[in-house]
Amino acid sequence: MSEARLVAEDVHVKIGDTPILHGASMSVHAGELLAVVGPNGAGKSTFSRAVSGLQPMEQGDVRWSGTPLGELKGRKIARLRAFVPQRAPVPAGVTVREAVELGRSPHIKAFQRPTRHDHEAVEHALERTNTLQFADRRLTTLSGGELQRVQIAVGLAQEAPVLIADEPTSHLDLGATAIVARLLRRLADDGLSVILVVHDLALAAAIADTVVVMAAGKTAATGKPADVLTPERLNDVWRVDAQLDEAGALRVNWLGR
Ligand SMILES: Nc1ncnc2c1ncn2[C@@H]1O[C@H](COP(=O)(O)OP(=O)(O)OP(=O)(O)O)[C@@H](O)[C@H]1O
Repeated sequence: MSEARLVAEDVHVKIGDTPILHGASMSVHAGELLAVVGPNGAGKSTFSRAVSGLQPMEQGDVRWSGTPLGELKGRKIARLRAFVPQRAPVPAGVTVREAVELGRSPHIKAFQRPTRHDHEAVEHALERTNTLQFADRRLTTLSGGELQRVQIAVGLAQEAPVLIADEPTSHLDLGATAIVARLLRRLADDGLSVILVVHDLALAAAIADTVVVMAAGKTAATGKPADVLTPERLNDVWRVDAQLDEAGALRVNWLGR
């Protein structure tokens, strides 16, 4: 396999005096879609923010393409990973194209004009996310699904080899969820490394190469969806009677009868 673009080992995070993460690990390679799953409060967002350099760590070894996270400040880390947050701000008056142009800021020096390549990167990000059609509309006029694709476009314009998306489908209907899921899978197939924090286990099982299960601040398991999302683990971690069937669909005994 190619060299890992991200290796995070034994990450510990405290917020105030409260231990939030105590032993979380993951790695991602080129073209890999990795889903981070786990119950509410398991530490998925904190972990994705910590490896991204957005949340201080107590302890842990995080390397981006071999370089320790501590040596990657500002533009350097922004060129290695794009982070699409769960709730990105939606400033009034800003158009889709202007928002996506902001994704280029790690590449544009102060007082420098955007280059032809900067414009091309913005157009390419708009095309890949199928948002070019409303590029001149204001963010505030978009539906939830459209807005989520724009947030991914902002990340893509950054042209980082790893895209981390925290719950990009959490407020979307089934159709919009499928559009985002296919988009993320296509991006990984084209060589991007995608780390997706997600609650929907059926979705994770369908599109991810690798699933990382987090429980109570630790990574409890890592592997292929079918190997990791076993009935025993679904019961241990989520307390549900459920299983992935042979077609990869998640069957849940909702009423526990
Ligand atoms: N700023 C903070 N101050 C105190 N506790 C926090 C803070 N941020 C997160 N936590 C706690 O850390 C734990 C992990 O939170 P985190 O958001 O990482 O979990 P998660 O797995 O992403 O949860 P969810 O699926 O509900 O989004 C939770 O118990 C949360 O309350």
